[in-house]
Amino acid sequence: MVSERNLSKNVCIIGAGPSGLVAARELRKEGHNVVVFEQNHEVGGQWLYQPKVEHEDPLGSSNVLKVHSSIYASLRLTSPREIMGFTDFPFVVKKGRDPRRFPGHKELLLYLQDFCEYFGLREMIRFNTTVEYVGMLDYPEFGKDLRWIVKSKEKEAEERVEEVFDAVVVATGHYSQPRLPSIKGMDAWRRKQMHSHIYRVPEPFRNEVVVVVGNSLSGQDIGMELVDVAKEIHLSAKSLDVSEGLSKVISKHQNLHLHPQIDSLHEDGRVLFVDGTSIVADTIIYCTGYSYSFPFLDTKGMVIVDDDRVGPLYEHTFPPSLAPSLSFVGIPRKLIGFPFFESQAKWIAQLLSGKRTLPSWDEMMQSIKEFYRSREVDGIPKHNTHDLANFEVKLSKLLKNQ
Ligand SMILES: Cc1cc2nc3c(=O)[nH]c(=O)nc-3n(C[C@H](O)[C@H](O)[C@H](O)COP(=O)(O)OP(=O)(O)OC[C@H]3O[C@@H](n4cnc5c(N)ncnc54)[C@H](O)[C@@H]3O)c2cc1C
Repeated sequence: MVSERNLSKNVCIIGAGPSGLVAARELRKEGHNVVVFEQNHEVGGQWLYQPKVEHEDPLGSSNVLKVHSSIYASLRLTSPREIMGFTDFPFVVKKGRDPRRFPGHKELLLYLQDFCEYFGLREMIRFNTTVEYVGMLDYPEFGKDLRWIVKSKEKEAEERVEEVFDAVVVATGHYSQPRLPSIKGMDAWRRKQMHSHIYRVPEPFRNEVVVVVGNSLSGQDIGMELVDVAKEIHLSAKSLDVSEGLSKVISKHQNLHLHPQIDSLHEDGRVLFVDGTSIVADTIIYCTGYSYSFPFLDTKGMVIVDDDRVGPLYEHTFPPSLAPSLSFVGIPRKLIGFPFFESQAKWIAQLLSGKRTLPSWDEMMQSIKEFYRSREVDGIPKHNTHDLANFEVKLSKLLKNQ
């Protein structure tokens, strides 16, 4: 018989954003001892708006980011509040707060803070503490439980603290490390270039000629709000076949222009597009997305990031060779997030307590290979491996069947 003691694990969760918070709640509910490390002074992750970015590396090329959040001041949720909240803690309208169905970003931060207070999660969180290293205590040996060394540093402390945990849950998000295109002349271009990671408000671009690269949600949002302050906005998109909404906005504003991709940048400030047209710009804002990055994680090559594919990961959650003691919450992109994070958290908690079991290593690897193959057949590039829009997520089915 397995003793009570064995069922409860010492678990380190990295990150107190939506994924880390729900993981903390589920793991504690299951009887585990949990410590959450959060580099910021407050919970919320991306939703903790950080207005001060002036000392940031504008292209975010360095691996060391000071600002985690990429949220800009005007951002409103793209999904309605009814489908955003955790399953047992709905994101309802509260008196005196933003009542909109697609509220502003601050409302989601308040919701996460309410969640935290309601379930008493703060006592588990070590704020202002960055995890700098996670590595295996012993290389995985058959029949031996894997444990993890976690090295962290509190902001004001001089020394790093080293601790050992039975399991590590990585919940560090993936909208902070800018992904940049490679454009001829980019290094030599002397005017302002920045990634949308540090875009906050339109005012600094008053009377400028701005090129916005990328036609994603942020590219469109930023382009549209610059219309009222910038002299000209040139939106450069992979395809000129844009949404009806954007076409309407372009036709209404004489200073908003649509272009194909950039061919090259020139020292005199010229931006040449692939159709041969060019303009002279003051600033280029790259709204070109983000890369997965786990600078603290040393798995001896058992989990790697290859062209934005984090893997191998069974159901985007467990690396088969290190499961269940290492797991990831929140890796999938473009799906209704919070309830999915919650299912992942429940699954991890129950696997660690031995209530559930995983398939064999061979079966998990087989499932991962089949998933990769099906994506290839559908023509989805490797860097979109974790984009689960329109893809049937099997996790809830998996949980029900076990
Ligand atoms: C512009 C923008 C708009 C978005 N709009 C929506 C939307 O409308 N709807 C939606 O569902 N999602 C949206 N998202 C996605 C958003 O990222 C998720 O909603 C959610 O925040 C992901 O939660 P998470 O906890 O996985 O990651 P995050 O929210 O990124 O939280 C990760 C946490 O980990 C901490 N951390 C990171 N590294 C370390 C470390 N080494 N040590 C200690 N702590 C660390 C960070 O400080 C942070 O608090 C948007 C994202 C962006 C950038």
